[in-house]
Amino acid sequence: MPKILVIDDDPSFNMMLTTFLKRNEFKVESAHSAESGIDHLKNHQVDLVLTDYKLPDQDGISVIKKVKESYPGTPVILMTHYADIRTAVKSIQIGAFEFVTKPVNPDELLLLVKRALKEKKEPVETIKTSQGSKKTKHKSELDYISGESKYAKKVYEHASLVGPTDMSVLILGESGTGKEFAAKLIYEKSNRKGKPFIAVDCGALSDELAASELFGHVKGSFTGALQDKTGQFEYANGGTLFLDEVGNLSYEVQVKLLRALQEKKIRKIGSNADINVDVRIIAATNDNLKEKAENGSFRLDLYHRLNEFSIQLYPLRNRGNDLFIFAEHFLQEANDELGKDIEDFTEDTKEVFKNYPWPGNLRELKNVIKRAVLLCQDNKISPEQLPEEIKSGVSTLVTEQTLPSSNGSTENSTTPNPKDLKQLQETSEKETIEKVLKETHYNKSLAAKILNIDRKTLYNKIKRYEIDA
Ligand SMILES: Nc1ncnc2c1ncn2[C@@H]1O[C@H](COP(=O)(O)OP(=O)(O)OP(=O)(O)O)[C@@H](O)[C@H]1O
Repeated sequence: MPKILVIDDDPSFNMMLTTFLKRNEFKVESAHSAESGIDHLKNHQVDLVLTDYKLPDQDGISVIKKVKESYPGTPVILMTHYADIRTAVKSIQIGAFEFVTKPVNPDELLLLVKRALKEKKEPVETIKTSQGSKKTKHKSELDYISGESKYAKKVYEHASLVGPTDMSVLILGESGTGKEFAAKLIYEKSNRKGKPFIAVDCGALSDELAASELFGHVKGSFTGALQDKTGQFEYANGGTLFLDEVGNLSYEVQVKLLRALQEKKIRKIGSNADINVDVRIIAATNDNLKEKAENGSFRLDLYHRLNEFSIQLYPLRNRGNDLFIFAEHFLQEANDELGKDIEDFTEDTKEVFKNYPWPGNLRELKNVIKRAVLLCQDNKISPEQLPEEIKSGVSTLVTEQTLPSSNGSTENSTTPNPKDLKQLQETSEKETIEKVLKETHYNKSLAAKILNIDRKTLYNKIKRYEIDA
């Protein structure tokens, strides 16, 4: 049973929250000041910390700092009455998982707690193909679907060719096109199979934490580095390190990464000793990294070092019939997971699928199908079980292409219409995203947290609204 520490000096709120969480099958400990909370952590293993911002001795920001320095794997959620953007930005910058504003909505908090605990378990995934547990073994048996399009065949062929070499590979593709899956395929085809496969989401690491996460640190190297930390490079020694969203790394970390790749040596923060590492790097990005390297916002030498071989993944909307091969696969996966036995999709559903542009690619398709399987009471999935935006994806296309205006001509869909709720909503969404991006100095991970959407959704929206980010 996961253990949560609640730090809040308001006794009745603390008790109410504790009771609520206990009723939802969590083990809960409570503390009423920052100091007693931190003391508690010294002697008790805790899976998640929920802390108030305004505490009698210190504020929630210093609690987050202390937890992140000493127990970096423990997620912290900040609860605050003071929903000003600076506190939110600060809390996320120093590593809070999320912040919530008081009064807290119990259902929302519960979802957040579950998400934090889930991500805590899976921030970094290690595949062991040796005699692992069933779960570990299953993960190593990559259920990779190739597809039939010429793009899909090329990706599979290239992954199979580059796999057994030790070349660095850069995987390019929109969000959700299967970059991590392709990285695992390369790993499975390599001589390093059976050694660690470590995935690090560089987009989720703050600048301060990235170097320590990748290379480790020694005790005392910065305020609050209370114990030595092993970095992911060392954990991946002998195996493969997958750096997702590599374009997000700061210049300083890029320098260290380049050294690690060229000299096969790393140095923990605060240490003078080199550690020899033998790590194969597979990196991925949905940025235009080449352009970033050419205009100086990503180191050109590092770009070339990462890009010894590149694999381009194509958007689902360009992959023709692959869409249905994946739909079939995700249907079976969802059936297994949810204990259902849905046989197929109706023809109408297939038509909707065909017409929707799938900006979130395979991930979006997988989620849509899982939801539909859950809702479906029949033996075939019909359009009623699909979210509105998927269905309206079709109607938008129809409107753009065929709706006649009052004078009989085909109306230009980009003409603003003050009565078009969808258009108004989109304009306001675009403006909010632009504002938050500006406020966070275009830190997309942070902006996504503040906007309460995941990073991938933010990337999709930036692309869709053509926001300069
Ligand atoms: N070839 C494949 N066969 C089966 N399932 C796949 C394949 N590729 C991707 N998927 C599924 O699609 C989902 C998205 O894949 P993945 O996480 O690899 O995408 P990504 O491009 O790395 O996404 P992001 O850019 O958001 O990091 C995963 O849940 C995975 O299960």
